[in-house]
Amino acid sequence: MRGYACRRSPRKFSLKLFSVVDVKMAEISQEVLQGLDTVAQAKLRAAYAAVDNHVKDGQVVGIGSGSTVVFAVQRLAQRVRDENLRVICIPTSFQARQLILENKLVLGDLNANPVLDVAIDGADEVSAQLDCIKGGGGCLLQEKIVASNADQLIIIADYSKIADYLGSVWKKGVPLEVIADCYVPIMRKLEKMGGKPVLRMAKAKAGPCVTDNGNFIVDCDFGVMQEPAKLEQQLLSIPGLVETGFFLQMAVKAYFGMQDGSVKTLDAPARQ
Ligand SMILES: O=C[C@H](O)[C@H](O)[C@H](O)COP(=O)(O)O
Repeated sequence: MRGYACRRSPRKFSLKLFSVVDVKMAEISQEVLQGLDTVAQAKLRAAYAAVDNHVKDGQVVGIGSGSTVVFAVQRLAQRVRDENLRVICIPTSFQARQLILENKLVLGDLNANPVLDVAIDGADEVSAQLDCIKGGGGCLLQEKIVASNADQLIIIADYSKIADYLGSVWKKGVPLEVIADCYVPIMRKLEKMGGKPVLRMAKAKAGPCVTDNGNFIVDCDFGVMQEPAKLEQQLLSIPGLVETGFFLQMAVKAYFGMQDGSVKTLDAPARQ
């Protein structure tokens, strides 16, 4: 077994690590929550809290991808209307671009707006160290580029994403964006590293899932990972492997919507 992996049973995540955020629940009307199941309501509450606490007038804001971000854009659009906020939105995917346009927000791009005040994005798994796995929706490359140009990356997620170590609750493997022409040799290398790679297939199209950048996604299970940084370095040294779904030491804060309707936050530990 490689040094980065640990297949012991994962410990439960300690909620003592969290500090409770007082979300003004009165502002979330029953009309908005109507028809949403418990998980979707948790996503919505986390998204609303993050937008309320981190977006200010005049900012350039990175818009992540996935189902939780839909609620963040909804809240941002509401605040732009109600408070006349001037905000430029930088998308992390085609989905994000559509959300920005559909909600009549101002669409920017990284070349016109290279410095972002904040990026708000979802995650597939968040560890106690605030390291994340992302890319369950195939959008990891642009998400990482946008996040790396933001002063702050804020993660929004429901309670099911919380884990002590990466790989404890997200069992689909680490999403890896790869050049289509060499996915087979890359998968062979991943197997030699001790991983279990699977080429992600499209759902409503024959053949593999093709990313917004024209690449393939390989999901690679490495078990529970105690040292993801070491593993990521090895992965990035494989030619043709464009980017990993590890977002390590990037986020400064995560908002988690909980089952009981509360929102809890996790701050990043002190980093060197
Ligand atoms: O590729 C997708 C992104 O990384 C998403 O942010 C991530 O999969 C979380 O998505 P959701 O908010 O739908 O759980």
